[in-house]
Parts: sequence; structure tokens; C-alpha cells
Amino acid sequence: ATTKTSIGNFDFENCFMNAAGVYCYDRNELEQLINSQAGTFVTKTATLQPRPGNPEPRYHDTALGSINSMGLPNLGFDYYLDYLLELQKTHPHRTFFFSLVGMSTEDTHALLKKVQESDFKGITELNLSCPNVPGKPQIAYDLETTEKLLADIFSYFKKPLGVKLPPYFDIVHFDQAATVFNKFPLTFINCINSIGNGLVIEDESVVIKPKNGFGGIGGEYIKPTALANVHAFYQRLNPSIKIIGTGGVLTGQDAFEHILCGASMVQIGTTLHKEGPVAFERITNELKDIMDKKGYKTIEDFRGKLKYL
Ligand SMILES: O=C(O)c1[nH]c(=O)[nH]c(=O)c1Cl
Repeated sequence: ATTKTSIGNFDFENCFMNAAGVYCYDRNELEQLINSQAGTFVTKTATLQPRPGNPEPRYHDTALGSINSMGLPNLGFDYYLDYLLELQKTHPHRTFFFSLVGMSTEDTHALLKKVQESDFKGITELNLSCPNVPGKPQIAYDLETTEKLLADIFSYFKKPLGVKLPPYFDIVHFDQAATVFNKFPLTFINCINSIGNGLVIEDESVVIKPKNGFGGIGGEYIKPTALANVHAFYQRLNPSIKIIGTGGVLTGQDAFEHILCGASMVQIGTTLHKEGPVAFERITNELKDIMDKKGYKTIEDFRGKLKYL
């Protein structure tokens, strides 16, 4: 079996990659992803200026997953664009993802105009779902603002673009969100970001410093919500808008379920943070074993074919 996939006009040797924020802060980490079994990588979400992020401790692993309130620490847009342009010379046949978001609407447009005018040939992931910047809402929970933002963006942005979404929890919200996304030539949507503003306690204390311990939840806790978001949008979106499945992937079986729900690419966050890039080899082999046992040659043989009772 092969776990290769395609998104838009891009082909990838493997349908696994990191989730933005994990193992993608600088050239050192991104190089490790390039040299791993991952099919591609996405950068840490970049902002116009570098950001130190929230006070530490701001990330904590638990038995069932993780909680984080990083606060968008990153080396700034130019650092990541420079590296991505260098990779276009050293790895001309590979396509990478550039995650970004502005701290204001004006900044978001400034960033995307810089990408549009640059020689960047990869895919842009606009992060509409960071839950950890105090005072800043998760943009994609405001569908009116999201529609206006996308309408303005697509008036000038002509390169491949997808959006990173927070989890939705109401069927009506799936309907309303899909109605908005279907209006635009999106290359993909990525479901889901961490479940925002959870609380993890050890003994009598929170485990992270920012926001009195409130942070985004990842890992085993979130797979049912992640699968539901992947499948809800798979059922509702134009087939031209691919779906990246993120959330709760620890094994090949978890990845199989994301693809069964409609995902064309699977991102790994918490498990990558805990295990390192070798996780890509393990999970890829586990998925290939499952496919071989079931007689599936490619992921298209079962993608989206979730059975109902
Ligand atoms: O705190 C963060 O940096 C962060 N953490 C997340 O769990 N998701 C995001 O999109 C971001 Cl931007």
C-alpha cells in the first residue's frame, strides 16, 4: 500500500505532516521534519513581527494528551519566508506549508500581500483559530468576520490558501461555516486546532502559567471532536476543497479513521511533541499494515467512505 496523497495541484509522498506549532519553530526543527518520513511540514504560525509568546510554563503533557497556551511565539514572518524560499532552491520538488496570521486584520492582509508578491510557491495556511492570545478571539468562531476577511483576501491573493479551524460543536455551526467556506476557492480547510480553553489540574494547581491555566487541549481527549469536524465538512464542502485532519492521532488506526472521515492529509501534534519525528515512520507503517490487511492500495480507496448504521 502507498500512503501518498495530493492537495490541490500538489503531490506528497506521504499523507502525514506536523501540526503547526509542533516541531516547527526554527530551521533546526524544520530540517528534522524534512529528513523524517513526513510528507511535508507546516511552519509555526508566523506573525509580522517576532513574538516571545506567553510566560512559561506554557506547555504541559498529560497521560491523555496536552495543554498549551504558547501565545504565538515565533521568529517572525521574514525568518520563515527566507527559509521557505531557500528550500525552493535546495528541495525544488517538495511543497511546504506556511502558517501565518496577523495580530490585526491589517497585519493579516500585509502578510498575505507579502506572500502574494514573493516567490513562495507552496501552500499558505491561514490560522483562524489560535485560542491563546489574551484578548484575541478565535477568528473562525465569528463567521461574519471570517467571510469578510476571506472575501477581501481572495480579491488579491491568488496562490494556494487554506484555513486552520477551531472545532465546532453544533450542527447548525457546521452548516453555517460550510456555507461560508464554499463561497471561496480554498485549497483546503484544516480541522481541528486544539480545543480552546481547557483546564488541567495536578494536585491543587493548574499546570501552565498563562491565563490562570486555561489552554488549548490536544491528544487523545480530542479525537472524537476532530473526526466529527473532518466528516461534517467532508459532507458539506465542494470536493475541490480538501480536508486536512488534525487531532488525536496516536496510531495508524487513528489516521485511518481521519481518512475514512474524508481527510486527504493527516497532521500530528501532541504525539509528535512526545515521541519526536520517528512517530511519522511508526504511524505510516501502522497505516500501511491496516491498508494491506483490508486490501486498500491507496488512501483514495477508502477516503470519505465512513459507513453508517
Ligand atoms: O498558543 C499558540 O501559539 C497556539 N496554540 C494552539 O494550540 N493553537 C494555535 O493555533 C496557536 Cl497559535
